[in-house]
Amino acid sequence: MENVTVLGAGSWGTALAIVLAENGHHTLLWTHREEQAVEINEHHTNQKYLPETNLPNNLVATSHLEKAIDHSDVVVVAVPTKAIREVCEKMMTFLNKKVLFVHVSKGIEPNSLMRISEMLQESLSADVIEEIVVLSGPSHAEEVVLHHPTTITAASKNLSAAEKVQDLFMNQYFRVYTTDDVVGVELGGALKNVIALAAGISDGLNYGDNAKAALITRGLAEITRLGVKMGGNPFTFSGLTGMGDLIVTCTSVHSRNWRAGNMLGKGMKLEQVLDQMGMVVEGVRTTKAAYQLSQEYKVPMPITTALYDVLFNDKEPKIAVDELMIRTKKREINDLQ
Ligand SMILES: NC(=O)C1=CN([C@@H]2O[C@H](COP(=O)(O)OP(=O)(O)OC[C@H]3O[C@@H](n4cnc5c(N)ncnc54)[C@H](OP(=O)(O)O)[C@@H]3O)[C@@H](O)[C@H]2O)C=CC1
Ligand SMILES: O=C(CO)COP(=O)(O)O
Repeated sequence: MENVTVLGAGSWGTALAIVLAENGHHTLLWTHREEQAVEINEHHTNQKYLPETNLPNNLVATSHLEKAIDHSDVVVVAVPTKAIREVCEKMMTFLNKKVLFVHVSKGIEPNSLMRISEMLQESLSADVIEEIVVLSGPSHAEEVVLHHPTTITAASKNLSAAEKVQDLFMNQYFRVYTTDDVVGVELGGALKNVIALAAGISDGLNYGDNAKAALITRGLAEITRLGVKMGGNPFTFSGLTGMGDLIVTCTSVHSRNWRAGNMLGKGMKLEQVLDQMGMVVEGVRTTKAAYQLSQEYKVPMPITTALYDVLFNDKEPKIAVDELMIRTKKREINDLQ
């Protein structure tokens, strides 16, 4: 059994820490809030993020980052994309060993246009990175903690690092595949949140199932177009971390991105929606990044562009949909290439 550290005690960090603890690993969960560490250690609950769940007794929490990192050579980074650099900067003040970093965040940084593994490489020194592995796929925390069957993919340029992560997490209800397509996996995981926001808007407008199927399918087309141009393997986008995660995020009531979109479609303003969510809605910042990437790579991404206008240029969702429908005529398959 291994020592493993998980950084970030939100829904996903806590659910993954539960998987690891249930697999018998000595798991230490770091939260930046002392009162949350006390709650987890004394009451074995995380009321804010997984209110219905009893945490295993062998799952220990700390609010002391240095102690958390000392505990282990395997560190799972499970904070939202916007917090990654801050947490890395804190770690760099004391890190003096090589660590296998597993990241599970689904975002792209606006302006720098970096994927998470690139952000980790930039904000951590090469001396402290043994390897970076991405763990991504259709996996809502709320279902993982119920032991509902879940499949996910560990991606690393170094397949033996991905296999190590596969062994750490895999169990009867949590099945882990491996791949070396880091670019495809990171892009699929981040960009599906953009389409899920759009699917939520469509449902908020009561546009029904035809419209949602169209958004999922044409959304996958534009994700794949950009992803392949950026170096991802085309097959990755029809796998778990592409189509799989796109389906779950566009259709599940657990999805924060879908729920946020749904409120926007019903007429709420973005700030109100984000206040009400109280949890990270990665797709908002990623829409900005995806729009910038579509310009930089000269890849048409009509759904992303429409959503960008709704979120950042105050366009009415209904008008954005009307404009998507009356674009110039296209051939379906040619347009996928
Ligand atoms: N939830 C899910 O089912 C899944 C989520 N993911 C991805 O995992 C990542 C994390 O998401 P999730 O756990 O759901 O998010 P949540 O909103 O549930 O939790 C975020 C956690 O990060 C903490 N946090 C925020 N900022 C900082 C900071 N600067 N320093 C330290 N901790 C911080 C929050 O603390 P505080 O409570 O103080 O705000 C909270 O504990 C996202 O990228 C998401 O896309 C991936 C797969 C599934
Ligand atoms: O990535 C996820 C499921 O695979 C979680 O999606 P949300 O952030 O929309 O809840």
